[in-house]
Amino acid sequence: MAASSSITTSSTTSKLLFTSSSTSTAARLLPFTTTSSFKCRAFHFHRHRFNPLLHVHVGPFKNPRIVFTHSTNRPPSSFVSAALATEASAKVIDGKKVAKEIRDEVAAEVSKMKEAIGVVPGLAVILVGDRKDSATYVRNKKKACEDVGIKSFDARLPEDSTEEEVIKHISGFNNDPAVHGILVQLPLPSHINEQNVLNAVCIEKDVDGFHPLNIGRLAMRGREPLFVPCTPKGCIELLHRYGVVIKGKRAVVIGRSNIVGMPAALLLQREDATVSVVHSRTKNPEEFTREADIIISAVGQANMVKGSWIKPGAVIIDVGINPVEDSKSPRGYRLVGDVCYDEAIKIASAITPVPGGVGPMTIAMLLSNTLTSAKRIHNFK
Ligand SMILES: Nc1nc(=O)c2c([nH]1)NC[C@@H]1CN(c3ccc(C(=O)N[C@@H](CCC(=O)O)C(=O)O)cc3)C=[N+]21
Repeated sequence: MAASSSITTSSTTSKLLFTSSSTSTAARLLPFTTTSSFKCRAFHFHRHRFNPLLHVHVGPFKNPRIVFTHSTNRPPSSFVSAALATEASAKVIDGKKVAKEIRDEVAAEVSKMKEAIGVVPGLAVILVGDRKDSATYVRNKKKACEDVGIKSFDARLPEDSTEEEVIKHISGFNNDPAVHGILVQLPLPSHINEQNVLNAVCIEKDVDGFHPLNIGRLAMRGREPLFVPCTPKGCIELLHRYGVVIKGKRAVVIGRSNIVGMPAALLLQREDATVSVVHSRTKNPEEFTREADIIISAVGQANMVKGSWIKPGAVIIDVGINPVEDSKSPRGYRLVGDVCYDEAIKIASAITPVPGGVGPMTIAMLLSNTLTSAKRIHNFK
């Protein structure tokens, strides 16, 4: 059967080398929410249309088990043959495909709104400096907006801009009725105080969900954030759409960044998981990770999580996007996750690939948050 239930301990006491700043990998984060009422408002359209045929059950099984929950009790035949043919292989969670579905749903809602009340949602992106990776992300976001009919606004400021100049642009967008979402591309140049800048975004337009008031509400029971950070929201959305049960499960989040790890842990807890957060000062992180039914890794260390860290049948969401040298690739590098994919796929019951996993979901969630914002501001249901 798939996972050998004996887990080797060996070679994997590697040190955790987390980067605590929000650079590189941390680089992919945006918000979504989990409490049922928020979720309903933001995403009711997907939840209705998506009818997962199978539930990947995680939990106390020795071996991964996939249980079909289709009403006829018959699994879709293509899936069944795939499952039989590749016993030792986890289901690949296709973030690219799900992100496309979400973008299509957003596009349909955007055109409905335009037709009904003549309002087009608008997203403003502020980019300070000329980091190549940031410029790429901003370009991709702009393109994604255009594809779904969201109007995009750009402010590109020079590397040596002052904090005041950045905040002046934010105020302009705060006061612009055509703008419903404001995203400040992170990381900012080091001379600029990130806190002051993020605090300046009005919370009604904080589609990244990074404003302390939105994070504070996310952390409190019975409160609802206006927006949930996009990357963690994308992780939870993938679990939902693949029918992964979260309630009552043990979840481990690896990494505690403000943009991914911390909000991901809060979201899992709101979904009734029992959550541990493993970080750079955790002793024996693999011991915690090995207990987890669900692992979300957001560290930025290529292949850090080995097969021996993984409980057979666990579901793995890999947020890391790490470049590693590869002379065979035209770019000279390729992207890998935090999790050693080749090992994990033999042990987990489901896993997100890198690329094509969480990354595309981040952008889809940003578009969805922007639509939600425009609807809320214009009281459009
Ligand atoms: N305020 C703010 N919000 C952000 O959401 C934010 C940010 N700052 N700073 C930078 C990071 C980075 N980020 C990514 C989004 C999508 C992919 C993505 O789609 N990646 C593709 C790979 C693309 C490739 O091949 O290069 C994938 O994983 O399949 C990656 C990274 C959002 N970020």
